[in-house]
Amino acid sequence: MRPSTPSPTPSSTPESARPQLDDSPIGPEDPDALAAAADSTGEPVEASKGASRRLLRSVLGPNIRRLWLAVVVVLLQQAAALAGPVFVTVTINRAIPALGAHDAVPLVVVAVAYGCCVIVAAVLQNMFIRLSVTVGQIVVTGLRTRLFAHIQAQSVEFHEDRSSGTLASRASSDVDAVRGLFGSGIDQIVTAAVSLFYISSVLLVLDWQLGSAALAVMAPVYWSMRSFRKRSLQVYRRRSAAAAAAAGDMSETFAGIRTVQAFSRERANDNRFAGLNQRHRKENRQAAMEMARYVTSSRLVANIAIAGLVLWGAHRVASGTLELGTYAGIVLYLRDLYDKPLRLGGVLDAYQSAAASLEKIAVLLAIEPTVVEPSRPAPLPVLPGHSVGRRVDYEQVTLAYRDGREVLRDFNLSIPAGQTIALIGPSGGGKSTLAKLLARFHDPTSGHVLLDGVDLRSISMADLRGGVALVPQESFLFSGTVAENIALARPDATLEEIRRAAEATGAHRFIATLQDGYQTDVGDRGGRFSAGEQQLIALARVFLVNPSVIVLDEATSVIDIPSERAVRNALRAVLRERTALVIAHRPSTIQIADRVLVLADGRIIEDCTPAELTSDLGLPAKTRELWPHSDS
Ligand SMILES: Nc1ncnc2c1ncn2[C@@H]1O[C@H](COP(=O)(O)OP(=O)(O)OP(=O)(O)O)[C@@H](O)[C@H]1O
Repeated sequence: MRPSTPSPTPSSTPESARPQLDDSPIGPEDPDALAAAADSTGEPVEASKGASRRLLRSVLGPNIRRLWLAVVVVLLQQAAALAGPVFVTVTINRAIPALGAHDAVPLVVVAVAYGCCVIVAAVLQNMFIRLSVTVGQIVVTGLRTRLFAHIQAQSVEFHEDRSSGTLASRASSDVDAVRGLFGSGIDQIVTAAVSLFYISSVLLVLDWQLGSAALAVMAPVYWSMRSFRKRSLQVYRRRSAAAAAAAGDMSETFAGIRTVQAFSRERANDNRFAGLNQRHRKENRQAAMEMARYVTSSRLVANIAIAGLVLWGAHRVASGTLELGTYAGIVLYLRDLYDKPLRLGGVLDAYQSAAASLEKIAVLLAIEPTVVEPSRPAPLPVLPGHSVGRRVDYEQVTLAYRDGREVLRDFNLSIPAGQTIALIGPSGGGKSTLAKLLARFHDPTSGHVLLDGVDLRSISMADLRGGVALVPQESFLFSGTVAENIALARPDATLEEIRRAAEATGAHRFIATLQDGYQTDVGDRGGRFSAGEQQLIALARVFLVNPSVIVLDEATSVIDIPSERAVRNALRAVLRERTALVIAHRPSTIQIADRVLVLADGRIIEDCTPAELTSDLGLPAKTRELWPHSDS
């Protein structure tokens, strides 16, 4: 099954929600706004060069031998390919005079040697291209796989702070930029470096005076290339950030298309996106300008140098201090000497772009998950007899999110095994926070959450996910069939087991009416089902896992009243003997609970039975005021 992008909710994508509400296009003179958009992953854009290099080295890993082989191949290939002017020199200086003396052997030797060099160069070039493309593919696949696994392994906190669009952009356009480098860039960088070395050596051997002068001209060309690299890296960083911002904005808009249309945000969104696009265009133009400046200035220097050297060489030939053939060879080499590094400018484009992207990937990969698997997991106590529920304790729990505000402070709560608790209270009181702590989506800043006396941080993730199941308010259906979605956590479940789970939660009723039953494709994010039907499938999913503790985070709020009543009995069956924390917004939902807790400002202000709550008797007026919803 393929996961699809979740709909953003204000709490889950706070960063990405911001541009949606901001009508003003980000203008070209608004670098801070861009930086904010670029930093929608929350990371600084610059990483140490070392981190990018280390990342590249580790992705190349076992393929380093292939890389060395490619270097050897390109060394030989360049030796063969660059031999041409030497043959011209030998032909003019030796073979032609020998032919004048009726000796054709030197010319034949030169012709055969040249032919061999051409063939060897072609074969080696083919080999080099294949090797570099293979290495490139390995790097790209390795990076993408690593990014996917890394982002997926991050804690919920990480995802709450970042837009899914920007994360997707890292794994797609940034990895593609790295691929661009390996596609053609590496080939040209290596050949340019190798040919530079060869030509310089041969020039010095042919004539040290002209050779040294030619090399001296390389200094300003090199300096111009260095300053281009420095300037363009900044531009490429900004360009990549602008691309990510535009991609993130587009993905978020489409993910929230219903809200966009319901609130007529199309025009405002068009303006905002046009601003982001404009910014991207501007950065692209800036990159092209840098490139143009570099190419024209360095070509000018090189061409003036070539003209001077050609004139000087001609003067020496005329004065008899340089052989004509040597002069011809040097002139031919001169063009290549400057041409290759100048062409490197074009490759630097790909190189800089890849370097900027690699930096961003390295920064993302350096983030450690905040919720980590214990190094030495503690086993959960074996459950006695047929019992399934486990005791839950919140002990002196304090939790502050990243903004530092404490949502819970020294919070204590004991839930005996098998008890169902309904948690109610005003918005922002901390109900979902308690649920997230129990599912270990977050760890407490201090204090402990215990399952049968064992701190959640000491329990292996496999035991924890098998023991505690959370059904969020909006359940997510992945592309695939209904059966596959129910069996999400137990792909080995038989169809009979899947059916029993659906029957237990009341999902079977509507699944049975579908033409393809359990084999029905759920469509994009389960879009062909109502929110309530999606939620019933999600409940069946949990039933199949058979956890000891179930957390329903307003999971029944989207189920319509008649079907909620219908599933209430089923829910009772699902929750029976299990420990359950049910966040409820409807009085009808709390009927299934043994105990009701009213939570406000991170504190329990009422601990009573459902009967006490609904009877209006015995409860302080304050509690009744805090109970905002009603079925009637
Ligand atoms: N990821 C987060 N980062 C920062 N603050 C958060 C985060 N999640 C929740 N909060 C804040 O913590 C407080 C408690 O939020 P929580 O979602 O637990 O409340 P709730 O009782 O479940 O509210 P509701 O009934 O509206 O869902 C709120 O003030 C909220 O803004």
